[in-house]
Amino acid sequence: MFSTAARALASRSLPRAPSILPPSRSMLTVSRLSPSVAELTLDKAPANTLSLEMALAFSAAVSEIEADPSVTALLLRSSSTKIFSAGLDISEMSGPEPARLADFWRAIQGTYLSLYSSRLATVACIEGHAPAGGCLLSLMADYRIMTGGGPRIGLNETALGIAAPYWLKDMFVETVGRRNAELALLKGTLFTGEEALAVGLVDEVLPLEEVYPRAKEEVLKLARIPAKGRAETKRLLRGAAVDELLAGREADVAWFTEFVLEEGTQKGIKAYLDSLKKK
Ligand SMILES: CCCCC/C=C\C/C=C\CC/C=C/CC(=O)SCCNC(=O)CCNC(=O)[C@H](O)C(C)(C)COP(=O)(O)OP(=O)(O)OC[C@H]1O[C@@H](n2cnc3c(N)ncnc32)[C@H](O)[C@@H]1OP(=O)(O)O
Repeated sequence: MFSTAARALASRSLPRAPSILPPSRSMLTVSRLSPSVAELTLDKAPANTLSLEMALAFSAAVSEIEADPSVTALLLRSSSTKIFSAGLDISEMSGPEPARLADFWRAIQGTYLSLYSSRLATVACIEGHAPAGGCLLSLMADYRIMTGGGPRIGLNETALGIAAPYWLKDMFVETVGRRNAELALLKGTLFTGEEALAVGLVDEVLPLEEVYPRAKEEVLKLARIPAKGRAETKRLLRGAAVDELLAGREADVAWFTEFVLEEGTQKGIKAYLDSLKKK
């Protein structure tokens, strides 16, 4: 955890409108791999998309796991071996009610603030596709293990006619380096596991049947690293990025909502949603 003050600030900014449903836990499961290691499984068929409720449930689950002092590490995975997460739920952005759209973006920011700033050692087990917001979820982890061959990972926003928010772009740049990031972001590249490994977007690539066993092995190993030193090191590495979003959270909400509500953007979103449904 970064600091009590930063956490309090983060939670104060979370949506409080009465229209927001309480986080549903049916989209996620939390279990224990060992007394000190939790496993968080995304379980929202068909594509683990991040709707408002899913994003709130995700942050709430991470916060709950963090609140247990006996837990030192977390494995993030999907119940589907085909799709880790297909990213933001595009239907949230199609013909949206403006207040819900703003709450949706605050909740997406909240997923980032909860996991990227986590005191826990975190491993993402990426067995299936992880485009855009799916890549975001995996980038927040400390270590990524992905299936080779079929699934794709990356930030494809540009190819969809949109841009990744600055805090997601920054996390990507931090991970793959400036030049690799420019090349990939400007084209909206989705990488195979092998390509992702070559640019440093993932740390290991394995055949599907080996990904989860290896991810478990790694998270159990990371759980043994002294917790205090690791948490402070993460704060030193990531604190400034997290603080920047905390300070500019509402400006980021305004950027997102204005962009999404524009007529041209709405036409693009509807066409993309229809193309996904017609597949
Ligand atoms: C132009 C749209 C952008 C809108 C944003 C606008 C402005 C925002 C400004 C800044 C924010 C920038 C941040 C954006 C981050 C994002 O995450 S945007 C979302 C990007 N995600 C994608 O492009 C992935 C789309 N999905 C796929 O490519 C494929 O589904 C897949 C992951 C490769 C898996 O393929 P597969 O064949 O196995 O499955 P299906 O395609 O049949 O999907 C199953 C089912 O799920 C529905 N679905 C898939 N993805 C989404 C999604 N992101 N949102 C909503 N619904 C999704 C799909 O329609 C199928 O539904 P069904 O037909 O009813 O079964």
